[in-house]
Amino acid sequence: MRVSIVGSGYVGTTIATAFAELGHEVLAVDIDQSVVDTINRGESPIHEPGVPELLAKHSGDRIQATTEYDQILNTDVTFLALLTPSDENGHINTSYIEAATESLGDTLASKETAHTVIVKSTVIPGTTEDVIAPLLESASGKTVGKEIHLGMNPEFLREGFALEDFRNPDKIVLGAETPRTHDQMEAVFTPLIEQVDTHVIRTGIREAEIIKYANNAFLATKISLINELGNICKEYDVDTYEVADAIGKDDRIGERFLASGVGWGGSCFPKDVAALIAAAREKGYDPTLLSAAVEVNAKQPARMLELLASHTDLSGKRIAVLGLSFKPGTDDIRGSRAVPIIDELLTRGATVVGYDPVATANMREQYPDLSYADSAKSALSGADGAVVVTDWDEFSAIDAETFGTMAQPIVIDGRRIIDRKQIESVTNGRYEGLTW
Ligand SMILES: NC(=O)c1ccc[n+]([C@@H]2O[C@H](COP(=O)([O-])OP(=O)(O)OC[C@H]3O[C@@H](n4cnc5c(N)ncnc54)[C@H](O)[C@@H]3O)[C@@H](O)[C@H]2O)c1
Ligand SMILES: O=c1ccn([C@@H]2O[C@H](COP(=O)(O)OP(=O)(O)O[C@H]3O[C@H](CO)[C@@H](O)[C@H](O)[C@H]3O)[C@@H](O)[C@H]2O)c(=O)[nH]1
Repeated sequence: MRVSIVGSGYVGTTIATAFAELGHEVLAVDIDQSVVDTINRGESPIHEPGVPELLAKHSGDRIQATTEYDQILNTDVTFLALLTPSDENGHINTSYIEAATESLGDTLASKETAHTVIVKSTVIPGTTEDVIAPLLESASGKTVGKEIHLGMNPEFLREGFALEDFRNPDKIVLGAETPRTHDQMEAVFTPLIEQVDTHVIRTGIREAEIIKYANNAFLATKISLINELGNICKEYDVDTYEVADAIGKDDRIGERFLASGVGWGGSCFPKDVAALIAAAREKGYDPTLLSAAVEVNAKQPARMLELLASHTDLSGKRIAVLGLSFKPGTDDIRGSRAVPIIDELLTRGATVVGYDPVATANMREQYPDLSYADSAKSALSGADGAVVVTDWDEFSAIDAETFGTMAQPIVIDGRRIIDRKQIESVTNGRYEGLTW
């Protein structure tokens, strides 16, 4: 099948490589010439395990990238994988997907055969039918339901595991209003469905739109709940991870997403929970629990610095921030918990030295004046305290000798990645876990 994907960011590039691997001819369309050139050179515009190898394999053959929308005319189905960021009030900003939809509609005006358009971006219920459909119709002069088949297929991949998640999905959600559009959408996934055991869920467009938000809201709230329980456990000197291990054995709770600590970030949870809250309020419903989940999450970085401040005054001190990305396996710093941590450290007059295996360049763009170390070892050397913000594996290998090079070996671990016992000889009771 000939598949075009508009938007070659994290989602667009990942699904482009995955669809090519499934045997489809893929056209990646992006307005950013450098993204297009990178893909056409067989290199990856994103940091994502496995994606560079697949681009090297398929680029110039099954994957072509372009800035020219006209080339979409040679494809049968188009995915819209544009960013839908938050505006200042938490609502989604649909301007990028609207601009792309208009360009797509202009292009489809000269298409002689029917075309299927699938919204991949995360959008609030009603966006596909009330915003995208009318734009497509006015720009193309065609009718949705006749010459244009419109569906919504939310994406559930996690950064750092994007290809793995694509290949082993818990579910594939196909939102459409006619069996014919459902069939056309499913046809794109048939080579995958034949390979794996998954749930293919046929539903309506609005249902598909909100399933995505419900999924993320549930997971973010689950983490906030374990963090709240963790804060209580800490007051009783109880290790929340032992508690999580036990409660996770209850199938109704489940073992995943119970890692407590400094909280959730990323390009999705913060903006998606904010968008759902904003949309609900617009409908006159005030979502108490979701607002509380956000509040608990916002407080965890401050709790971490309170723990640090209980061991040392922060003003004028050199503090190592270990981990800058929002989670391991990615260079993405969007919504990273490192950001409020750094802001608060600077407000309290500390000197910050940051280290991350891959995200330093991105953080440097946001904080050009911070000091950045090229290893955890050099970040720790001479530091008066360290906070561990991201659970990169390499942090678990930092030994007592390295922590011993700190001016004051005080370690506050926000991810339970450091082995307390292993570094006890130098920290001498000044290792603290956020929830253990
Ligand atoms: N990042 C994730 O892990 C993830 C997972 C699931 C769902 N989502 C959702 O998928 C959508 C895309 O997210 P992302 O992280 O891939 O975004 P992104 O910001 O990484 O990529 C968006 C791309 O769209 C391009 N673009 C912007 N305007 C364009 C236009 N008019 N025409 C063509 N290209 C244009 C940009 O240059 C960029 O390359 C969002 O709605 C997001 O919420 C993201
Ligand atoms: O037990 C846990 C699990 C995660 N996190 C944090 O939660 C955030 C999000 O982690 P994760 O879900 O692994 O990463 P994302 O790539 O943001 O993926 C989420 O957001 C995507 C975009 O919508 C969805 O597609 C995925 O299904 C959803 O997991 C990160 O800051 C993690 O550190 C925890 O604190 N504890």
